Amino acid sequence: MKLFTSVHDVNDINALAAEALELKQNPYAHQHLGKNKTLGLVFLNPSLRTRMSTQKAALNLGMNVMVLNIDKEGWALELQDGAIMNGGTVEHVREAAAVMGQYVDIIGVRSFPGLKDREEDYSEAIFNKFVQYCGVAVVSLESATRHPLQSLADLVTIQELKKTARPKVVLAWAPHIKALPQAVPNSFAEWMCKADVDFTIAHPAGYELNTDFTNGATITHNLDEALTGADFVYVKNWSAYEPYGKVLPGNEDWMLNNDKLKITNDARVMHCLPVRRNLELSDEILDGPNSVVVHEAGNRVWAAQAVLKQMLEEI
Ligand SMILES: NCCC[C@H](NC(=O)CCC(=O)O)C(=O)O
Ligand SMILES: NC(=O)OP(=O)(O)O
Repeated sequence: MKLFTSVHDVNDINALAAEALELKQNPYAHQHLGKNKTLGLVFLNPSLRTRMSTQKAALNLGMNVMVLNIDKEGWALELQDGAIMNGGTVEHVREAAAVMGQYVDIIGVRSFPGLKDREEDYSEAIFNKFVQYCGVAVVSLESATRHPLQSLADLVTIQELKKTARPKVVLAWAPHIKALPQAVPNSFAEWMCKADVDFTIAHPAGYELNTDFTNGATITHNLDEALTGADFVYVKNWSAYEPYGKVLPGNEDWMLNNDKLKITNDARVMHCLPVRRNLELSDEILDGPNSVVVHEAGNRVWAAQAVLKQMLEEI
């Protein structure tokens, strides 16, 4: 694997998830693969889990890791081609990415969408420039439209905790005060549509996702109907795709609580984190026995390690 940006870069998602669970049992078995190899992690936006779990995964594989918070510690980066750089930006991504590629064997990049220009965000303009100019293998640490390391960790978590061969998995929209990207729900939907699960997406009218990501999912505006018999509820806010990047008024009653959980099949509750308590998810759920959000975050290590291992095997 030279590129990990979406489910489409993976031959067999079940085999990759199984490999992640094997690595969880035996984390240090492949240290020879990473010897004298370096991972560079480049952040244009904040991160806790992706940063630490991907570093830990690389260390488990015997790699060295360098982290650059380029938004805060790098030269102000120019992302537009053809720009006359007589303003605040100092260095073009063409040079910055190419230079980083001289120092590392694999680069991870995090770049969120601006949520202003849908065409630009969905073209993955920024992420693709890193891929184009760095000249080494690239792993997405969450781009404008997808978060594949998260989705793989989510699949691993479902495979690990499921009690039936084909569990019912519900992606449930939750309220938020800010406009958040569609990357996590797009990506989760695209992975679940390929997984051996019965997959439903529930959201209020107006929060339809881009259908490129939801082909094969059952989609409803009725949360109770979706939750009925659910084995896993994946809670996440996202802003509207149309009108792009907007928060629509109302829908506060979509927050999951113990009353709503009763409709489910004693569902495990998932969230990628960070989560705003009592806005997106209630204290009673997060502190209760059905929440697996910390376990899920723990699985981020094994997901990242499975991907890095496959990349190292081809270097
Ligand atoms: N990487 C995990 C999620 C990142 C991002 N959440 C956020 O920006 C939360 C910000 C806030 O709650 O203010 C998202 O939803 O895509
Ligand atoms: N879930 C996730 O990607 O978390 P961070 O944004 O903290 O990396």
